[in-house]
Amino acid sequence: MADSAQVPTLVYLVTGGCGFLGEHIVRMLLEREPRLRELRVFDLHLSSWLEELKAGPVQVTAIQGDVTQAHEVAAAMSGSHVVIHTAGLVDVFGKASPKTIHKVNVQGTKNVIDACVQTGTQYLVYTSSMEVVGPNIKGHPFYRGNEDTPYEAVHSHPYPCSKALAEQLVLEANGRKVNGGLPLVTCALRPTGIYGEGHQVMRDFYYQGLRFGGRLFRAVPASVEHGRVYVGNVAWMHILVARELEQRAALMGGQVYFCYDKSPYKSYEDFNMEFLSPCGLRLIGAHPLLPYWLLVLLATLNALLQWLLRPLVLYTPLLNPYTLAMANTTFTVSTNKAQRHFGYKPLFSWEESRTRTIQWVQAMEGSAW
Ligand SMILES: NC(=O)C1=CN([C@@H]2O[C@H](COP(=O)(O)OP(=O)(O)OC[C@H]3O[C@@H](n4cnc5c(N)ncnc54)[C@H](O)[C@@H]3O)[C@@H](O)[C@H]2O)C=CC1
Ligand SMILES: CC(C)[C@@H](O)CC[C@@H](C)[C@H]1CC[C@H]2[C@@H]3[C@H](O)CC4=CC(=O)CC[C@]4(C)[C@H]3CC[C@]12C
Repeated sequence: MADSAQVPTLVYLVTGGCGFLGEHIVRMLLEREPRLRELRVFDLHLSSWLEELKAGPVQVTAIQGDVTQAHEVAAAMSGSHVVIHTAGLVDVFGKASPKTIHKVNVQGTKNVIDACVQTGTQYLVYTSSMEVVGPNIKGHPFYRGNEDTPYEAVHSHPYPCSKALAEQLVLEANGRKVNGGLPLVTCALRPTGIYGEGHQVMRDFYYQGLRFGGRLFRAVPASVEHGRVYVGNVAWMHILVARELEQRAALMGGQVYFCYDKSPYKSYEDFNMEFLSPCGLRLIGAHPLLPYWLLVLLATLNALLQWLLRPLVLYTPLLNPYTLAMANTTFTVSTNKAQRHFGYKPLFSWEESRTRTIQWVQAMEGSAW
């Protein structure tokens, strides 16, 4: 990309731009990328809030499309300088079939790579996931690990399998010649559990608590730490990578970076209470109220119910064998690779991230369920 100071010349494409993370990336690009001439927002489901963004100086082009359709991706990609690929099926609750998860997350990513090669788009930033690493099916903890920490990444669930395959495709594509003869420069970012305004799982916890009279019941020991990262800082890291990939292609090309900030290490449930307690909910129990074997039985019954009810209704509770295993396995990262490679520092402090998330939950109070 021409280092044209602050002259708006660049065209960015964001796939999944109407999603939880995608919306934050789209809005932050418009606020913080002065070189942006056009922002293309590609999504299967376009959101109404896009219309309000069209009033600004940057051309915002909403494109309804499907990443599993190569021709739609190529058409959206044509003429863009950078693609930030966040579109995906984020499903560990059994909402989509394994085949569909693979088709969207793996084939969709292949279509994005092929479109870069076909149209000459030179820079690809992929939203991968901590799940590419773990927790693995053996329940091995990953304690304050980094991008170089040895860990047996063994997956059986369709979602982590798809993210690992897609990330591999992206990293292997680094250096491929795109139309015009220049090399494709790729990079993969691995967020840990993202939280913040618009997080559907947090919304589900909140409404579950309301249904139980303001109470949530502990299922995970407080000692099990899960790394979390604020959505605004994840968005900021994507924007920084997209900006620095050209100048630092030799260093950053083909690399993976965990997304991190100063959010505290806590159990998944205790961390959620940082935002739900100020909104009137209580987490009952200093320890899990039920023995682990009983939780496993309940999770298994939920999975059986989901299977039995599937012809009639989609039953997708928070508790299933995979989510229980995930929540009960420590996974935290401690790294500064992003800072060393491209000067990343969190844009939002923990206090700001917490306040913004609490305000979002509070705004849900009284809103339609
Ligand atoms: N939510 C989290 O805690 C984490 C998410 N990630 C990754 O971040 C990315 C974004 O995740 P979220 O924003 O949480 O999910 P989301 O479900 O809110 O957003 C995904 C977006 O992709 C779109 N999409 C789905 N299938 C599509 C298709 N076939 N064609 C075009 N668009 C399609 C959806 O309509 C949605 O707008 C995903 O790749 C996910 O794997 C990584 C780590 C943690
Ligand atoms: C019901 C209880 C056992 C409760 O504690 C279950 C929590 C469970 C829903 C979450 C625990 C860990 C979460 C996952 C983790 O943050 C890593 C993820 C990375 C992604 O790329 C997508 C989301 C997720 C799989 C995330 C999903 C929700 C949990 C399983």
